[in-house]
Amino acid sequence: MTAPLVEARKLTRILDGIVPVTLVADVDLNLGKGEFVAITGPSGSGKSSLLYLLGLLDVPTSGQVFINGGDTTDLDDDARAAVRLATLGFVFQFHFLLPEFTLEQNVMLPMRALGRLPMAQMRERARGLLESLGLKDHVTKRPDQLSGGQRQRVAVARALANDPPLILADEPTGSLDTKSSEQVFQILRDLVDKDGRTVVAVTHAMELAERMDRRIHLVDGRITEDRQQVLPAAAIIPS
Ligand SMILES: Nc1ncnc2c1ncn2[C@@H]1O[C@H](COP(=O)(O)OP(=O)(O)OP(=O)(O)O)[C@@H](O)[C@H]1O
Repeated sequence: MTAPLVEARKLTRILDGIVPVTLVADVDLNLGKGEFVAITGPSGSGKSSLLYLLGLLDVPTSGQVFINGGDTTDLDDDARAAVRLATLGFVFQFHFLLPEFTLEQNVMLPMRALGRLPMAQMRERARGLLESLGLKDHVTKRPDQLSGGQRQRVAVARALANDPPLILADEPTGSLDTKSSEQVFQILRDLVDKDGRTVVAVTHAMELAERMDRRIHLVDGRITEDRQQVLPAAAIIPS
């Protein structure tokens, strides 16, 4: 049997301090290929903390994260960064694009960090991604020349730069108007349905969470509900 794309075992993150704060407690979780997963829960329930642990942006106090069956527990910072670059794409609530760079230069950044393609191919791929996200006419613009929704689409293009199987998104529509929010949601939906990627998104927007295939609910850093809402496309066997 193939290993899940991501597996968390007894994942726990406690912040040290005079009064230690438990951000994530004893989380067991498997994420497979082609899943579209919402992480929901009240403010402060540990949703972002869990996402950062799954995305190797933070280190657990105890427990393990396996990516493609490989234990990441003992990896040093460089090795963790290498796994992140090749396997994961991140989209945050705020786009974090570099203002002095053009859109295509922003999208090329993760490719340059991975260093697998010659420059001309990086540029071609960046343009292709921007074009596929409806930004064909903007590739040489800078982020401040775009709307909020357009900037978030650039952030999605950047997350896809190295063709990762997994996209982790923290409130990806949280700062967008309704129309842009729906566009970004549809883009994420297509990444699952058309490309077979796995998308995990933290969201407060219940109307979006309800349209995702699986919902994981957190309270006080613990999973209180893990519910399949729709079978993932990859699990439907054609007749
Ligand atoms: N660096 C930190 N120092 C102190 N407390 C922190 C830190 N990071 C997170 N916390 C606390 O840990 C808890 C979990 O935070 P986290 O951001 O993961 O929750 P969340 O569910 O994503 O919240 P929100 O929905 O408000 O974004 C919160 O109570 C938060 O205040």
